[in-house]
Amino acid sequence: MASMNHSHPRRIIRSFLPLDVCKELEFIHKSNCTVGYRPRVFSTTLSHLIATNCPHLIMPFIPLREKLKEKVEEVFGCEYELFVEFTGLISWTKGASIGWHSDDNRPYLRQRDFTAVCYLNTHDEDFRGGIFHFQDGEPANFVPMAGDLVLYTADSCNIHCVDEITDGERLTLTLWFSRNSSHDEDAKLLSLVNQNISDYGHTPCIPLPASGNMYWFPSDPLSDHQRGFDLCFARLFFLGYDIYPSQENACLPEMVLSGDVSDVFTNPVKLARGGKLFSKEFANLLHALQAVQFYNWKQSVLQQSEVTRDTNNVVILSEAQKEEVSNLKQALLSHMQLDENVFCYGKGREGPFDWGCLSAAVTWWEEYMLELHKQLQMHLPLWKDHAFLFSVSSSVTEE
Ligand SMILES: O=C(O)CCC(=O)C(=O)O
Ligand SMILES: [Fe+2]
Repeated sequence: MASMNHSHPRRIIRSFLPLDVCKELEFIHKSNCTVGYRPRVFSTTLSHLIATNCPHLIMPFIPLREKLKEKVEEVFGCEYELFVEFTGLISWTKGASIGWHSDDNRPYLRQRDFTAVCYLNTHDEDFRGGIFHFQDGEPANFVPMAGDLVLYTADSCNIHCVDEITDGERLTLTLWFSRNSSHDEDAKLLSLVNQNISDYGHTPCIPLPASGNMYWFPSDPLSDHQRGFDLCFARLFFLGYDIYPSQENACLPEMVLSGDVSDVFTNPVKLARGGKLFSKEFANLLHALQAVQFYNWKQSVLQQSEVTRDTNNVVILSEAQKEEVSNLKQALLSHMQLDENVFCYGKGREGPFDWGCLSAAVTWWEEYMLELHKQLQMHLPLWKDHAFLFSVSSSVTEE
């Protein structure tokens, strides 16, 4: 059994999370994250998922929060109740780092008692740099691999830092726990879900983009916020997709050139690639990004499976359509300053692109989202009764 270092209360557990769970969280992050709280950091909080009409996407987190809380209670022998103070996916890109600190080192962070960091991807495979260090005690260094968990007290017994990321995108699921019930995240999340559910007119499971500046990645956060790029476009472009404006958006390139990208964000779009057009219309850019990231997540499964790979919804772009795609892309690229370094490392490990698989992924995405939506509907009444988010086995809720 791993021993516990009492002067530096901490525990490292390798392979705590299954790899498929890491991949699922990566999908959620890469299709929903916003610009984070520090330069070159992106984050996906549960309240953000709820606010963008994706409350169902909090479902995969529920059993994980429970499992992590139990582990923290066990490792630190807690004989009092703990509350989750914060749950979020956090990714760091080239240039991000953090110096020596403890996690409760600000007056507004004093309520934090324990930290749990689950690493969702792997040093050297998905990113370079980003090694974790404790200032005193053992282990002094920790090289993250997907599935690993690090637990420590949030106080000055565990001063730590993280080396600068030199390549790629380093992704974690980070939770803080508090003994103070007034910092319980569940109560806030529940009230947000209630608010979201009572907002009529939103189609379930179709993401609603937040305001554009939440996706704006400044090239140099310290000087000039004008220069930078939009995260959602950037992810689509880096993955090799183009955007085809749907018919009513014919004047989009002019709007973009005049500095207004918000309509490209919130209006329907189609995806194009290599001279072909996928005829399914997505409600907005985030919707398209979710489908594309879902395809990336499930790609290897889809390639090996017997699912019907319908290619009827793929058409060759006419010369006029090609020009529309290219005009919009030119306008967007001149509006943005894309930083090639941000997402590229580790890219190219995906298999070859296949329209039939993308099409199958879109159908699967819909089923996946509807299933989570159903789960949420089943859990909500119980959550409201207990003012607490917990998982219930489906055999219980189906009775
Ligand atoms: O991602 C990590 O390894 C730790 C990050 C950290 O120290 C923090 O967010 O406070
Ligand atoms: Fe920290």
